[in-house]
Amino acid sequence: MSDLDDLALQIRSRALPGSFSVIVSDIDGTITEDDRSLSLSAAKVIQEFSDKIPIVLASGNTLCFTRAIAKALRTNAPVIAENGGIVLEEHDGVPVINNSYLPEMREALAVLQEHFDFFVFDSYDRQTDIAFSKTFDIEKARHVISGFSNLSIVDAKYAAHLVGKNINKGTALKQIADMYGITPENIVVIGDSANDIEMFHAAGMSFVVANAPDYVKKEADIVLDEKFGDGFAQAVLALEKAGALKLKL
Ligand SMILES: O=C(O)COP(=O)(O)O
Ligand SMILES: [Mg+2]
Repeated sequence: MSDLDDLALQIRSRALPGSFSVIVSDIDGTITEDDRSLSLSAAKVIQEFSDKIPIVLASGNTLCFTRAIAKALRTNAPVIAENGGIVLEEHDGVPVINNSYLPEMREALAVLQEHFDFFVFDSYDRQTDIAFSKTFDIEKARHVISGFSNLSIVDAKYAAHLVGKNINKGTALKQIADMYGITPENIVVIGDSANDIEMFHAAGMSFVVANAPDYVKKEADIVLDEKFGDGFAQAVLALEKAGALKLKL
């Protein structure tokens, strides 16, 4: 039996036929390679499936980056950016932006800057979350800003992010479910890092690519054999094989 057949069997034992009508995928580490270049195997699968099922990209990246990737891949579906702080339902629509914690985040950032040396990424472009280089001990940083009870630091592998309470890819996934008039149980997700854990828990089924750290693997339903974009492609092809996707004719 091929790996794909084996995975399809695992999926079939957990999900009824046609269970999932939306796929939500992380970008970095899931549809990109280790060097952050776009995975050709993931891109091929997205182009093959995007007419048949919405593929929503959910990223810690900025809205313009996430939207550009979605546009270039022709997903023609909503996007989640800045770890759930921004949801864009239609490509040319108005984004829903939750920036309620930004003033506190700026204060916390100033405290971090007093203690550590790091770069702030895309500061001209970010609207709801603050991303910075992982050039210092994140555990120490968490301790330094522990007085900010509404904020936390999440390690998204390629960057660390200051994020607000209850703003994450999981809460954004619920917005996406409402938009489609489905429940989060009808959504299947694929990811690689700690900033994907809330969406793993919110979705009907979750896959983690093989390059993820063990503490992230533990939080997903199914750990893929393949890494990066090959893992993403493996998940989508096995879901199709298992009959678990509700595909448009
Ligand atoms: O912005 C990051 O640090 C990681 O982005 P991702 O959520 O697409 O993996
Ligand atoms: Mg990622």
